[in-house]
Amino acid sequence: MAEAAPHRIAGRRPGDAPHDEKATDGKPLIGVLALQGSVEEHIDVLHKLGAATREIRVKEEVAGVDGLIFPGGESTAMATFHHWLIYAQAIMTEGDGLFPALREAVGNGVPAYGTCAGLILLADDCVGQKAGGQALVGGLDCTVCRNYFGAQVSSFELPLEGFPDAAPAVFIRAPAILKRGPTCEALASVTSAPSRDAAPHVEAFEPAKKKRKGSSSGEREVCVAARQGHILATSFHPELTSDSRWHAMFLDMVRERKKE
Ligand SMILES: NC(=O)CC[C@H](N)C(=O)O
Repeated sequence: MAEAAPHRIAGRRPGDAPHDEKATDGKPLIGVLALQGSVEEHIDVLHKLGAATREIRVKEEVAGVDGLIFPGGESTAMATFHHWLIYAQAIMTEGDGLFPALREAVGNGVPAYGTCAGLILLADDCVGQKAGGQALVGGLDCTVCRNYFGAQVSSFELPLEGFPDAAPAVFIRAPAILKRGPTCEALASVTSAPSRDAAPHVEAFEPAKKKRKGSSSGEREVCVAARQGHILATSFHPELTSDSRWHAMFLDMVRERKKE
């Protein structure tokens, strides 16, 4: 089996000295959860928009960041893999304190932006979890459905509804937001039929009468981007496109909080 690229996987142990991030020169310092997934792509966009970044793999690295990015990738892997692969210990992310530290930061109002798997991690509730359940960070008052749009082969680009002039958004085994709490605001949606696996979950949340009129295939309009105060999340991956407006929105949230 080919070795995974080192930047995709944690390479240090708890207690190692934190990354030497370059002098931030007054730039906001954004922590990017760097266990797996589209880590570099997020870092590139953030640098283009004038932010400094710190890769986060252990709990010590969470302290002192101005914002947090939860990248797309595989939420179940992020919640469990890194200890098995790197430290060869049967300790979960939960057990080493990384997820509790992230939970505390988000709970204390540190702005957070999650894409795809990152949306799943930031959701308070998730249906279609892997067998046995999976750890979430939470904070966003919503229920997401994992793999709403189906398997990897069902990955696609689609224009967003409700978000002006948006470039087509990239969906890769993406979740959808089935239910939102009163302060969780929908920012964009798409119209699509749920995957076969997702359909039973969807029926439970959205009775058949909510199906889009005239649709024979069970198409529905589903929420794919939401914001609740300091938390922003999208089902899709702007970090894989040239549309940096979502990251710009997130950095505005970060700068607002820094002013407080
Ligand atoms: N592109 C993605 O981030 C896919 C998310 C993946 N389906 C998960 O459950 O984590």
